[in-house]
Amino acid sequence: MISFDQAYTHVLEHTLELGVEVVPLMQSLQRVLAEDICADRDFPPFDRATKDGIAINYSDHINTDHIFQIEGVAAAGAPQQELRTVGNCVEVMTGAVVPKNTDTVIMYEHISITDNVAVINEKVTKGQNIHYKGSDEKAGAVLLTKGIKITAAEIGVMATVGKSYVTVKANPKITTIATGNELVEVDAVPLPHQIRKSNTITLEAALQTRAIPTNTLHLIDNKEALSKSLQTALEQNDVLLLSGGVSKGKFDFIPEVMESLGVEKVFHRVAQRPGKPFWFGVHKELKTVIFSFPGNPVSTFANFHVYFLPWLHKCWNIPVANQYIKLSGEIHIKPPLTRFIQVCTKREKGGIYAVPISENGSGDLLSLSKSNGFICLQPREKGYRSGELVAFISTK
Ligand SMILES: Nc1nc2c(c(=O)[nH]1)N[C@H]1C(S)=C(S)[C@@H](COP(=O)(O)OP(=O)(O)OC[C@H]3O[C@@H](n4cnc5c(N)ncnc54)[C@H](O)[C@@H]3O)O[C@H]1N2
Ligand code: MOO
Ligand SMILES: [Mg+2]
Repeated sequence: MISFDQAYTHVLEHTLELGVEVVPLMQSLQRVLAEDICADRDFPPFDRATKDGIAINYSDHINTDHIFQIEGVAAAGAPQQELRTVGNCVEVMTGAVVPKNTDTVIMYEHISITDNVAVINEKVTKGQNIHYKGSDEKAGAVLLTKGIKITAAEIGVMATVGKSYVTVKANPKITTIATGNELVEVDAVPLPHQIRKSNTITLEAALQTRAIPTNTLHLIDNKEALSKSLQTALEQNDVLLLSGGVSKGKFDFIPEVMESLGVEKVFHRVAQRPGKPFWFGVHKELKTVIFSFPGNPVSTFANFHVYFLPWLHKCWNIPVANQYIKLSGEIHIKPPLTRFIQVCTKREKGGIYAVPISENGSGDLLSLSKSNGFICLQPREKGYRSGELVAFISTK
């Protein structure tokens, strides 16, 4: 059995070259940007009125006793207008191009209009209420740098520069595989000795949250059937995420079948709880990476977050965001197992605290909805103090 640190290092040593792909803008949400996005023009692209009101030439303001004949109306979406007569003004709407020969905008609330003549009632500053061309960014400036995660805000930035297609890091082809004779479909009524399969659905959901599509399979505990289906799955995927069949039981065939199919075992069993019987391997020829998680639901879920997500981030070349939060009480983690403890975080004056939730072991899948992550506690002789900083792995 190897330590958690060794297992983690091994997993990160077996990343895949995933390349890039071009997708329609909306499908780039939650993906990793693989190109720099530049301004296609100045931002804003013209001197833009920021208030509804009138546009004047400031020098006229001094000379005309604050009274301006209205010459026209400039709406947003109309080409730039021109102030033709010295001493006049143009009504201007927010988002419109500031008319030629004007340099100052006064909002309606600060003027009164009678018979097409505007009188200014407030102090005016030259250049007010104008969002100047290129004042946010100049054409050609890098607005988004490759390697970032695309969220709604970045979608907006790309939309405004006309990127209807975006280059993103490619997703791996993944199949999630549930194993076990006891498992039935979500819409089935289980017999007393059966359960509905939840692990692979949870994995699919966790992947979908990150905009990663998956296929899913259910395989029974039969060596021949496993062998046949896994051979195809190895050929057709970059990654297999399995759950179940890796412990000491009479029907835990996965390690044996994988090795018979030419998958090289990198390790089996890690000094950790939950998730100890984790089996990890690679098929070098087919370039498939296999995460075979122990079947207990909390084990599958913990190992997905602890190992698979950092592995994926490394494939995409983006850093894993490690977060450290404070322990809310004392805990003693005796050697030799590293512990992943489900917690709920709470924000208090001194920072964010990890409060362990009440749960009933790694088979208690209901507990997963009561926590928002795991803290990772390495084994040590000395107890962990209340307030001590510990690594937090978010699951929500
Ligand atoms: N003699 C030993 N027994 C066990 C050990 C051990 O070290 N020695 N380790 C225990 C630990 S820790 C875990 S975790 C489990 C891992 O078991 P397997 O990976 O072999 O998984 P299964 O036996 O197939 O199932 C275990 C458990 O999980 C349920 N399960 C499986 N798949 C799903 C699914 N898709 N959705 C919901 N629940 C699932 C399954 O019904 C079992 O209850 O082994 C311990 N035993
Ligand atoms: O890994 Mo097991 O999850 O300790 O039950
Ligand atoms: Mg088992």
